[in-house]
Amino acid sequence: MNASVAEHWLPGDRLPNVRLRAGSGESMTLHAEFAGAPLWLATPSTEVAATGLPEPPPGVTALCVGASAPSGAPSPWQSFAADPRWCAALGSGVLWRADANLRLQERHALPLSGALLQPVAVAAMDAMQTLQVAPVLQIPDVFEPDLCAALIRHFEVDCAGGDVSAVLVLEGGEQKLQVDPSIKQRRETFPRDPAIEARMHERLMRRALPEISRVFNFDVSRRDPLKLLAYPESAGYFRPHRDNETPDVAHRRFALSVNLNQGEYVGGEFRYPEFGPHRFSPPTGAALVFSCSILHEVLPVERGTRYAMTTFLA
Ligand SMILES: O=C(O)CCC(=O)C(=O)O
Ligand SMILES: [Fe+2]
Repeated sequence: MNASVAEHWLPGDRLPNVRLRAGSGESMTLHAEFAGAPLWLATPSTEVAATGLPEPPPGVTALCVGASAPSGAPSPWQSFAADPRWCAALGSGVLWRADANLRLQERHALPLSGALLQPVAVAAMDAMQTLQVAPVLQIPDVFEPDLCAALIRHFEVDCAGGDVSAVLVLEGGEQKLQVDPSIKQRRETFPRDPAIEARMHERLMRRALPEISRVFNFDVSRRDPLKLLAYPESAGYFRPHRDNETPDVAHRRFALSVNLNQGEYVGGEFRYPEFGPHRFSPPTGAALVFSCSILHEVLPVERGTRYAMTTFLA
């Protein structure tokens, strides 16, 4: 079933992805660059209208778009040229508010007649309310406490604390592994003991896969190698990213992560910026499973070391 392409977008529609080109020639895509924070999107019909754009609240990304990059928008507005049909569907002379998942919320004619308030506030937790929450699955007790402790020992002793985690970068047409603290900082290793690996595999097969099949209606047929991770105090984090964005990992469907020592560190929670500010820190031995397509991050570890085991399923 194909979703039909709307000529005009309405509140509730998720903004389709588009390539954005800055006046400097720099180019990026809307979803890759700007998902995860609330957005103001303006299409001023004249340069004068662009100079009068209102100041966005802190934490809101403000983009001024047109078939050619509009000039005159005051800082912190960023101006981009985008596909003319995409711009036309927004309408001319308007300011859209979109949420952190790039879902359109409200359309206002420019110039604004009144001040726009802060982005739609996240409701306080109330036992009777359904809160907007990231589509993640938490499965308790996938690994027993003694297996978690054995994995930490294996990581620190048999695997000598692992290696600094690197990312794959393209340099002169060649793929290279490179440490990049602007993306992540942690240590990692593949397990070196076939017996311990077999025990993890068995636990995933009997406890995680049936739940994934039931909840997501997805039957796992392969997985990436299991990887042990350590996020040290003041030096462990993984900035917002998706897990299936480059051709070598495009096959991945779900990420699975098991916390090995929850409660022994502060920080290091998962957050899904497209789906609100909530933090996820499943108990020791529990698995957190989520689609590789959604933006996620591991917040900085402030005290202690967070240990985890992760893999990707397809
Ligand atoms: O820290 C983890 O458990 C997994 C972090 C993550 O998002 C990844 O490795 O892609
Ligand atoms: Fe990830």
